[in-house]
Amino acid sequence: MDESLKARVEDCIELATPEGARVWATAQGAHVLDWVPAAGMPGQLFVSQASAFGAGASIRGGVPVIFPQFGQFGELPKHGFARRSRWQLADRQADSLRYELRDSEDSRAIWPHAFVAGLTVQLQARRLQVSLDVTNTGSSACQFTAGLHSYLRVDEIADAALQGLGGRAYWDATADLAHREQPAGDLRFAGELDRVYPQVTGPLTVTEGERSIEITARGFEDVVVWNPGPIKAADMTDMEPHGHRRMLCVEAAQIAKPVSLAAGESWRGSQTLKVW
Ligand SMILES: O=P(O)(O)OC[C@H]1O[C@@H](O)[C@H](O)[C@@H](O)[C@@H]1O
Repeated sequence: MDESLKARVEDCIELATPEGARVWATAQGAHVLDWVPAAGMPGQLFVSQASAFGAGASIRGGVPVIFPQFGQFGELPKHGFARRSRWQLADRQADSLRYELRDSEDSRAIWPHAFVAGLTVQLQARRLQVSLDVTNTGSSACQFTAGLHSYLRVDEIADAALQGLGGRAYWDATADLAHREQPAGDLRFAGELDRVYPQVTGPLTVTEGERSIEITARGFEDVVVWNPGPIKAADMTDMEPHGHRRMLCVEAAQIAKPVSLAAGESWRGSQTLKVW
């Protein structure tokens, strides 16, 4: 991870494996900041140089945790409150860590439910798994949508392709969620793209030249693919100049069918990134 960015993150934790895989995370948002799959490889996640990192900030890059509302699918602030909240470090091992977030007066003021959420990071050689679990600790049912909003680093978005979504139905978030179908073949990027693909099974792969990264999800049924394109990116105060060219969000999400938890029930979803 870029040293100048690391220096701006107050409580940056680094995990490392003997093979030289490394991951960095912070309790602000239970946020994974960057991931190096093996010694000598570059970081695989994008973090904007213009991002804020302090208390209350939503970090522009890495893996924002989206809970208990994805985007504007509901009345809560966009993408919920988890990404702006300070989580507690609950466990730390050589190759894994876990943050937890519990309901508070502030959270209950906008989402009246008791919960414990956990964000677990597991690092292996060439593989990173990020998992979100939620337990309803209250006495009545709750419903939520959620996601792991991963910003994958690319060198040039115009050279990147996403495989695995050809022929699938999607909701176009740049056109009032119009229902459309993607043609067969790879997805390529030229300008703004913002899509929800409901019910995706099977792995996705982002390729760019010789590089490829495989993305699989468990528990999360939907996938969101997002790049703001040059015009929206220029309007984002926390996006570095031309930052949209260096990122592609492939997000594991649960949107189309919100999760319903009876009192005491739990749910878990994970996203795994893998390189060769
Ligand atoms: O700027 P934010 O709140 O981090 O959201 C970023 C993007 O997140 C994506 O998940 C959404 O599909 C986009 O519509 C949204 O613009």
